[in-house]
Amino acid sequence: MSTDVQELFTVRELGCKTEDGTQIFSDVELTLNEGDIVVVLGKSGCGKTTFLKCLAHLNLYTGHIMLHGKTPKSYGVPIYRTKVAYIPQRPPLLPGTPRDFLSAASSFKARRKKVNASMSAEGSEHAIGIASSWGVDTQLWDRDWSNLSGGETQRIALAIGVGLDTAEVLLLDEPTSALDNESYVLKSSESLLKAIVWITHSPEQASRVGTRFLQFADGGSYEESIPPV
Ligand SMILES: Nc1ncnc2c1ncn2[C@@H]1O[C@H](COP(=O)(O)OP(=O)(O)OP(=O)(O)O)[C@@H](O)[C@H]1O
Repeated sequence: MSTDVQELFTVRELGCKTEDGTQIFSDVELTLNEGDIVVVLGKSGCGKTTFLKCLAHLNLYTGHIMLHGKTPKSYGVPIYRTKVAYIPQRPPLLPGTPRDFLSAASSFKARRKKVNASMSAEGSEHAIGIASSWGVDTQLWDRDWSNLSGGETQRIALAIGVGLDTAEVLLLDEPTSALDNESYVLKSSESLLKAIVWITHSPEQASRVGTRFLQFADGGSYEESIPPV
């Protein structure tokens, strides 16, 4: 069926197995609309992190994932991953400091978009400014990733995604409750960001931040119409 309005992000018949062939989940369906904050809920081990990694094209899967009606491969997977950005639960095993990463990401974007050095520096300043408005001390940009707390890492990773204005869909894996307030900033920011998929184990956090609720259970998923209590 063809539609005039192109959907932001669609997931159809998504399935994923472990390396030994055990099915983790199958037939997962999701359509993201602009403004959605979809909270993903379910028991430990049901496949929530794996689901987010599939969405970011970091895991093998069966089925279809489309951003604006196009597959990840048609964007080129590295570019797709800047548009559908996964923010992990634990600090990433990245070498160096957040500032090194920001410089690399910013010059990658500059080359791709053919923007000049001063616009690229503006993006970096924007990221540092956003993080600072979330209480991240500017000194932390020069500390190794491995020496940052989980919350600091997540705020900095988010600020890079929003500041460089590349992410359209953010995939947050169990952000600390300290990030609740940032979700409102993200919703109201004038960035490219259009939707968030957010894993949490906390019903309270889910109710505070979510606009939709996707429950994983029994190897599949279903959408709840009301927040968990
Ligand atoms: N690389 C892997 N190899 C084998 N099994 C894996 C791998 N990654 C995940 N699994 C298994 O897949 C299942 C889903 O894991 P996943 O981390 O997605 O669950 P989760 O719902 O996010 O769990 P939690 O809430 O505890 O973080 C688990 O049984 C896990 O042991």
